Amino acid sequence: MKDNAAPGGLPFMKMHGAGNDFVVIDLRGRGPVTGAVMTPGLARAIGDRNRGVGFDQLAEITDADGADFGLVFWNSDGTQAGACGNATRCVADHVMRGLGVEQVSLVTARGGLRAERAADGRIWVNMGHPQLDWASIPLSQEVDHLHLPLAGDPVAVGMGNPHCVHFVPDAEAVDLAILGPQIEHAPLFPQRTNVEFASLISPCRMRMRVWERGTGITLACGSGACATAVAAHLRGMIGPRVALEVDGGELEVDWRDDGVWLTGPVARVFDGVLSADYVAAHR
Ligand SMILES: N[C@@H](CCC[C@H](N)C(=O)O)C(=O)O
Repeated sequence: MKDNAAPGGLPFMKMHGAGNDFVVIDLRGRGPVTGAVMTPGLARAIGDRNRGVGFDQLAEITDADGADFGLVFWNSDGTQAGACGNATRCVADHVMRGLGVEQVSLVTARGGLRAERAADGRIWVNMGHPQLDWASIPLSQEVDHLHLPLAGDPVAVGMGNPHCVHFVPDAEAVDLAILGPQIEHAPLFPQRTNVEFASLISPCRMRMRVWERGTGITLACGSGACATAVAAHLRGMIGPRVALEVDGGELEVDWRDDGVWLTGPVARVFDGVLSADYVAAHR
């Protein structure tokens, strides 16, 4: 493990997509299996906004067989996430710039994905098909995922990670800090869940707020935006394409035949190096 850290420390980039912020560690060149250097303890330490760098998710870029790169995601509580749409968009931008291309293929825990740069500079990622059967979301028992037996009649959707989407008249009025952790840990979700509250503004625009599993309240969530769009479409509230107003900006989702496409802004904020001592102390 120690061999993977640069002798002088571990370089990283700080990026964000609509305010969903990430520490990104580029480990390409080390091979697909030996690429990951993170441990739950080190992820928690880096994620600490006072004693570390702070992030909503940490993304490790690895080599991948049959794709341009691989991605591993960590939450700030030290758990891993199977999907992260906004980090995927940020990393795709970084990799495309480095390779001098306008589209890339990648592999995550949920399989192969594709990303591309739009003419306006935003980054689209195809997040794949949503998981709509109870076992693969996953739920702990066979129930109608479109009408969960929970307060508020929410919808469960998997996007490589679980989401519990609530439609409410006014998302601003929801006490996310109280409801988020209660729903995240509801027994119906054996792997816990991300939690969204969304209100309809028009048939092609929604307001969404999110409590992320393993992180808490965040300014945006790409997979959450996808899950909300899928849930709203299946409930007959919107068409297949929708803009979502989130606390940190705007995301757009388009559910096409080949998967759920997500786009929005990305930014590289600064580059830094974690000292070798800090890394060694928290592994
Ligand atoms: N910010 C992400 C999703 C984060 C993953 C989540 N906390 C989990 O544990 O599933 C996104 O943009 O999709």
